[in-house]
Amino acid sequence: MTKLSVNINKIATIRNARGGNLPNLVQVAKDCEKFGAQGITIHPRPDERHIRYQDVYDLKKVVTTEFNIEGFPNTQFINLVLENKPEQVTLVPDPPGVLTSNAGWDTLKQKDFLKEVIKEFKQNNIRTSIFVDTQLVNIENAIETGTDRIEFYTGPYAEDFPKNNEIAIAEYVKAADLANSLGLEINAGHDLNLENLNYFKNNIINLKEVSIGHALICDALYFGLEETIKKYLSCLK
Ligand SMILES: CC(=O)[C@@H](O)[C@H](O)COP(=O)(O)O
Ligand SMILES: NCC(=O)COP(=O)(O)O
Repeated sequence: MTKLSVNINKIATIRNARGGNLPNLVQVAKDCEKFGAQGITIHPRPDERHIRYQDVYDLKKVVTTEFNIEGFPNTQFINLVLENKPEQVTLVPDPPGVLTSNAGWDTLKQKDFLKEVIKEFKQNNIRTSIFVDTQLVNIENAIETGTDRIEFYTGPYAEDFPKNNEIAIAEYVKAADLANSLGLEINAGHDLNLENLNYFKNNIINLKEVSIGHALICDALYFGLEETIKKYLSCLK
């Protein structure tokens, strides 16, 4: 089974546009769960342009499915995660101010840093996942960081999919085969949508979870949140 974790960053973006509490992020998280989402993902960034640090504490009190916090592991982020103890932390190598996540870790160069951070999260019983591209060297070195999972950065897949789906998926299949053979569990995310999700799921063996935000929230404008979540869940069957 592949779980759907709904990334609610965009809900916070809309809320922050007016300074009030509309839409109510906590209520949306609860509704995503009610409509069938199997997880809630957030990505607090240092500029708090969407998810604010306080949101993490507020969401922790209500999320009953899998809570996944993504971000660059600076001291503030590490403390935030340790104080909130989500089921999963996803480490992303984003420099501050980046528009959106656009690359995975260089797991060879950053191995010692990742090892240290991952050890601390695992000592606190928090499952770890690290954001990676499909280069085999990054998968080979991911296992040595001690991480439980990798999350494939699917931006390149989403970009190539409309041109040629077989070419788009090819490197992900090779990387997934290697990850599976090493015992690394696999998540995926970034720019997955109703067109490209089912093909990704069908071609990647043992895909544990996808986290989807941008396209899903855009689709909800047309279909409504409940119907949209059902559509994404049916792509994962
Ligand atoms: C880690 C990742 O893939 C990102 O998709 C991220 O969570 C999205 O962040 P923004 O919503 O800030 O673009
Ligand atoms: N980890 C990826 C994520 O949470 C959502 O990415 P996107 O669907 O907003 O591109």
